[in-house]
Amino acid sequence: MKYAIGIDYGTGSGRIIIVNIYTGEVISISVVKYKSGTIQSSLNNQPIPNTYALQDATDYMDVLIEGIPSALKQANINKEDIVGVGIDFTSSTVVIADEQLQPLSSKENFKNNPHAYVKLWKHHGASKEAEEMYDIAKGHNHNWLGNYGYNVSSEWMIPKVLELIHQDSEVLHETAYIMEAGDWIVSNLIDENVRSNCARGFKTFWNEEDGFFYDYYEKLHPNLPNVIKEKLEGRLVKIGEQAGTLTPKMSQMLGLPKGLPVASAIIDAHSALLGVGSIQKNQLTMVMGTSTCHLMLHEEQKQIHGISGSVKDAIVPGLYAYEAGQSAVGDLFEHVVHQVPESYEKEARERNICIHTLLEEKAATKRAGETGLVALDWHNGNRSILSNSNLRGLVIGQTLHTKVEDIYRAYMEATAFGTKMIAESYKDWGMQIEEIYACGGLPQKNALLMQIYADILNKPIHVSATDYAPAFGAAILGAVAGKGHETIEDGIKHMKQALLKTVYPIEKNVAIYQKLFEIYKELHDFYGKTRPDFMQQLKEISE
Ligand SMILES: Nc1ncnc2c1ncn2[C@@H]1O[C@H](COP(=O)(O)OP(=O)(O)O)[C@@H](O)[C@H]1O
Ligand SMILES: O=C(CO)[C@@H](O)[C@@H](O)COP(=O)(O)O
Repeated sequence: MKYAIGIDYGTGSGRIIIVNIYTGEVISISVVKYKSGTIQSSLNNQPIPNTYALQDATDYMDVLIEGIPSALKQANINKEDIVGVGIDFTSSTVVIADEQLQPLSSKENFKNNPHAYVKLWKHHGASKEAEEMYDIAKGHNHNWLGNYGYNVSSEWMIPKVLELIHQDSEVLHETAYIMEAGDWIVSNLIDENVRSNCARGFKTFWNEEDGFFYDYYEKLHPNLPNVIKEKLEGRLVKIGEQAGTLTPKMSQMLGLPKGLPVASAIIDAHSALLGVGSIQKNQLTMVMGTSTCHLMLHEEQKQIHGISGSVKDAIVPGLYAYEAGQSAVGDLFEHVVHQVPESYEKEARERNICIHTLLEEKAATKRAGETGLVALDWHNGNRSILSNSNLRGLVIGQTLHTKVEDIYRAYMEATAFGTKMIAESYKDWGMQIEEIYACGGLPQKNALLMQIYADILNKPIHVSATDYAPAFGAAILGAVAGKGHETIEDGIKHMKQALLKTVYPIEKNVAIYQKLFEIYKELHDFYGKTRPDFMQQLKEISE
């Protein structure tokens, strides 16, 4: 029997699975929550801007140190039968490290410095840098901005590097490596500075043909080209390739075979397509968790307004991977969970169910449209199709009878309307959507959510049976890196996970939601295009 390990680093935790590479059977699962979670509002009791979202990279190492021995113990297999390990990570989640790959935040003199910590993918401290980059990119003689959906997101790598250059020269001076967190994990495992084409292509202004866009970087800041050359370069390893092998120190620390092959890191949402097996063009895959990513594959590169980017070979060699997204989905539902009355908490405790399930149950008692609400799901900005992290949420139609579950339902509907906007942009630019898949940690947990998506998108939604689609994708890459399978396609054939169900649209709901979508689009265009300054002003007044 042969096995592979997949390690999925999400926003709140790391998930480790050991998988039979011939059957896709999960032998064991280990989940390790990040001890410091996401550091927001304050760091060690010192206030930090509300736009900051930081993490502590030592938590990522704990996932390996605690999670792998636990998964091996549960699996009770001969570890010599493990052929390889793959890692997927949220992105662009940026680690600041020294020559020994130690995170600067772990050093005594930097432990209270926010710029020494990981800038999580949803960190919006670099919005001014992103705006400046967009203005310069618009005027630059190039055509690559179209490959990024004609936008620059503050969630990407280069705005976060510029923020560091602008804000903290001392941290920058002590920094040897600025890395995607997935690359940082792989580089630690093999003790070499390697960089994956996946995150590099989507989150940094780079493509394999031209390399880094140094002529553009020079216009942004005189120091930026050198910072890129000195701190972001590294041996490129493409998706499907082996990055290297486990060092003796790591194999001893983790209890894994010496010289175990390690795959190049992949972005978490992109890895999910491998775990689900949705790698045909005309398939839209929604990877739904804290955020949602909307991914497609195509043999051509099209410049599609409002998506986050398109990169060749980023998921399946030979195909362009396309990504769009929404920065707050599970996070938005969690936001309501924290606002329920004590009576709801009491009821959930007594029934031993989570608040999400209680809210879903209460929200499901109403028919489509009965709340009388329409919301904008922009509580953490709008990633696609407006790419504006200064935008804010909105609910219209509230009355004195509006309940918290009505708001919960309105947000579920709003995230579906936002997905419809993305799907329409894909279709407007030549990407036909014939099938829709849903995976990630959300779809299996909330039946009402998936029915709302089927009704609003007016398409059947194929729901993956596993909560761990990204981890399965990482395991497939680990199996390929370790020659357990010759190609990614072979790995998918043997290891992809089954579907749980297909959710079909309900005709009467489709008609009601089409009316509500017209209102959503009016609100979207007014607050997102005609007067985005309203929400910008509210943000500035609040700071
Ligand atoms: N039953 C549920 N309904 C709606 N959202 C949920 C439910 N259970 C958990 N969530 C949300 O799912 C998100 C976690 O998604 P998951 O995919 O597990 O993690 P990650 O985003 O770290 O990969 C959290 O934001 C949480 O609020
Ligand atoms: O931005 C990307 C992918 O490009 C994701 O890593 C990011 O949205 C976070 O994903 P999760 O919601 O934590 O799974």
